[in-house]
Amino acid sequence: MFRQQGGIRLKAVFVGAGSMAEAIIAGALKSGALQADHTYVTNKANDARLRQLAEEFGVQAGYEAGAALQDADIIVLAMKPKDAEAGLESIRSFIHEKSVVISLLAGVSIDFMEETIGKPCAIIRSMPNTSAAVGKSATAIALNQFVTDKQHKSALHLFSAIGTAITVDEAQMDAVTAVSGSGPAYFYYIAEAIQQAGEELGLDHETAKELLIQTLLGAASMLSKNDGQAAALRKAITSPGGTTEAALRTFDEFRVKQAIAAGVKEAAVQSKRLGDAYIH
Ligand SMILES: NC(=O)C1=CN([C@@H]2O[C@H](COP(=O)(O)OP(=O)(O)OC[C@H]3O[C@@H](n4cnc5c(N)ncnc54)[C@H](O)[C@@H]3O)[C@@H](O)[C@H]2O)C=CC1
Ligand SMILES: O=C(O)[C@@H]1CCC=N1
Repeated sequence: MFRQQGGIRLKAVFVGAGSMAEAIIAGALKSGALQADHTYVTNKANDARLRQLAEEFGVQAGYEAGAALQDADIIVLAMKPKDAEAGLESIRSFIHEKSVVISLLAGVSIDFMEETIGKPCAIIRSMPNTSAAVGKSATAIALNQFVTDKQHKSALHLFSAIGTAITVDEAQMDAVTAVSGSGPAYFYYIAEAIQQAGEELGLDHETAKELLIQTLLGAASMLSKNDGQAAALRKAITSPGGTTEAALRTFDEFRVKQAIAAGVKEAAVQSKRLGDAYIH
């Protein structure tokens, strides 16, 4: 287990203290994947934010991260991709053969990280999503050649604390980013349209909202229970000549399905474009 590797509790340092770092810290402490007294958080310049995390979670936080980094089994990179180079340079001298760098950074390749660190080092590139804040992220991870089985298991355990976690080849990360990284936003977009239509049809804001949220939760549970059989579930609701058929016919006229698929593919293209900026 993550907590006990050879009887030693793993030490983690989060470099970056934004919403993603907070979601992972919250989930990992709750599940026991990490312990507060073995978790250190640092950021670029917001001392109040560090104090807030220290108070809320009991973690160590500050700008004297050297000793914690030196000692760390896990270094989580949690800054924005534009700050990747500075972040990697700040940890480079503390990395040793037993540490693993876990990156949350969208689009930043393992190659880029290896070259910036400049020495053999275990690196795990991940793509969580914002549902991590409620323990429901769908996270994918990709490993470099130096990651040991133990480190791989530890990373899966860590990300399981904020939802589900799977391992993919790094080549699939653009597709993963398009599907599950950006994915929550697509459902919010559809939710906005339904909310608006409900209100235009005469429902008050609260009523439309409650019906919408429960409908989304129910549909997600049904999809999960029925092994992702979206088409079969849709057909089961669509009576001939009925209301659902009328709605779907209208969606088809607007080519909504094709539009969504094209958008998801464009997200993958953009992920690759952003990644290309992080090639030496
Ligand atoms: N928001 C999302 O949907 C997803 C975000 N991600 C990734 O998670 C990462 C973090 O995102 P957020 O938490 O939303 O960011 P954020 O902007 O809330 O937080 C970034 C943190 O990094 C710190 N920072 C910046 N440069 C630093 C440096 N050189 N050294 C130490 N700390 C530094 C900042 O002070 C701040 O605490 C991003 O790289 C993003 O690509 C990944 C999947 C989904
Ligand atoms: O939109 C973005 O670039 C990031 C990556 C995945 C979710 N948000």
